[in-house]
Amino acid sequence: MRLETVSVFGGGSWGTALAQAAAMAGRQVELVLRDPAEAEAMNAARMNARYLPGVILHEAVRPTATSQAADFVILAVPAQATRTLLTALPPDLFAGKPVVLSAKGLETGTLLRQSEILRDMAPEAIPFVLSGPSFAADVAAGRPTAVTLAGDDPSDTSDLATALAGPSFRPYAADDRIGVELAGALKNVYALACGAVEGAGLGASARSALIARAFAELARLVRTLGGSTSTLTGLAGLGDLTLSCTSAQSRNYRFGMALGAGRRPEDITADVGLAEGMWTAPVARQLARDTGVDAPLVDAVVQVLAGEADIATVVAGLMSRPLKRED
Ligand SMILES: NC(=O)c1ccc[n+]([C@@H]2O[C@H](COP(=O)([O-])OP(=O)(O)OC[C@H]3O[C@@H](n4cnc5c(N)ncnc54)[C@H](O)[C@@H]3O)[C@@H](O)[C@H]2O)c1
Ligand SMILES: O=P(O)(O)OC[C@H](O)CO
Repeated sequence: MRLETVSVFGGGSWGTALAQAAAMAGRQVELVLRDPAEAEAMNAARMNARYLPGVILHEAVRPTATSQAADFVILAVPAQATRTLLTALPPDLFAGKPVVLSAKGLETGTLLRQSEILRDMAPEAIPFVLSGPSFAADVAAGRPTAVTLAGDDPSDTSDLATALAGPSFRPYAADDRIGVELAGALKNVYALACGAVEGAGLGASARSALIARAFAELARLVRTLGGSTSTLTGLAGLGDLTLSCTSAQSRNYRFGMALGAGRRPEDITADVGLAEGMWTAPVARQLARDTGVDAPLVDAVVQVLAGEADIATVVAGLMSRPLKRED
C-alpha cells in the first residue's frame, strides 16, 4: 500500500493537528478546507489562526480548497458534517483508498457510526477509525500522544499506523472498529456529565464514581452493539474517558461545567465551540432503548440537555435507583 501523500478534510482544530502529525511522520499533506479564502489565509500566515493559534504549520502541510488525489484520506469534520462533506466530494476520490475517520460522534436521525456513514456514501473506500486521548493542541505542539487506529486488515492497519507515527504521535493498531467508534462517541456524553458534576460543585468523589459507572454503562453498550469490551481498557476507551472526564481542556467537559453551573445549552455553545456529546447523547439514548440496554447516565444527560430536569433532580434520581451488585 502506497501511503506517501494524504488529504486531510476539515480545517478546524483536529484536522489541522492531524495534518501536523502526518507531516511530522514524513507524509506530504494537503489540508482541505471548504472555504478558499480561509485556505489562502492559512497558507499565507502558515497558521490556523482561528482554531490553533500559535502553531506554525509544518512545511509539508499545504492548505487548499481544491483536493488532489492522495494515497489516503483523513476525515476530520464534526460527526454531523461527515455525510454533507462526503456528498460534496466525488466518490472516486476514495475508491480503493484507506479513509481514516477521526470524528467522535453518532449521526442524528440515522444513529450511524462514522464508518457506517462512509460505507453508505463511498462503499469502495477502506475504513479505518482513529480515536484516543488526544487534544488537538497537544498533538499539534508535538506533545507525546498515543491513539488507537482500528481497521479490518491487520497488515494494512499496521502500515497505516506506521505512516502516521512520528516522534510524538504513536498510533496503536487494533481491529475493533465498532468498539473504538462507540467509545470515542460516548466518552463525549460522559464528559458532559462529569463536567456538570464539577460545575454543580458535587465533589471529586462523585466525579470518580460517575467515571466508573460510565465505564460500566459503556461496556454494556459496546457489548450489545457488537464491539469488544477489551477495547475499553485501551486508549480509545479508558484513555479517552479519563482524559475527557477530568480535564477542562475538553470542550465537552467545559460544556458540562457550564450546564452544572445552571447555564442553558443554547447559551453555552458560543463560548465552548463544538461539544459533540450534545448531539451524540440523544442518539445513544435511542440506541440503548432499541437494544434494551440500561443506560441511566446517557438518559440523565439527555434530560438535562433537553431542559426536562435540572442537575439536582437527575442526581437524586440516580442515587435513589435500587441498590444492585456492581457488574
Ligand atoms: N479538537 C480536538 O482536540 C479533537 C481531538 C480528537 C477528535 N476530535 C474530533 O474531531 C471532530 C472535529 O472536531 P474539531 O475539534 O476539529 O472541530 P472544530 O470546531 O475545531 O472544527 C470543525 C471544522 O470542520 C469544518 N466543517 C464543518 N462542517 C463542514 C463541512 N460540511 N464540510 C467541510 N468542513 C466542515 C469547520 O469549518 C471547521 O473548520 C469532532 O468529531 C471531534 O470530536 C477533536
Ligand atoms: O475537546 P473535546 O471534548 O472534543 O475532546 C477532544 C478529544 O476528543 C480528547 O481526546
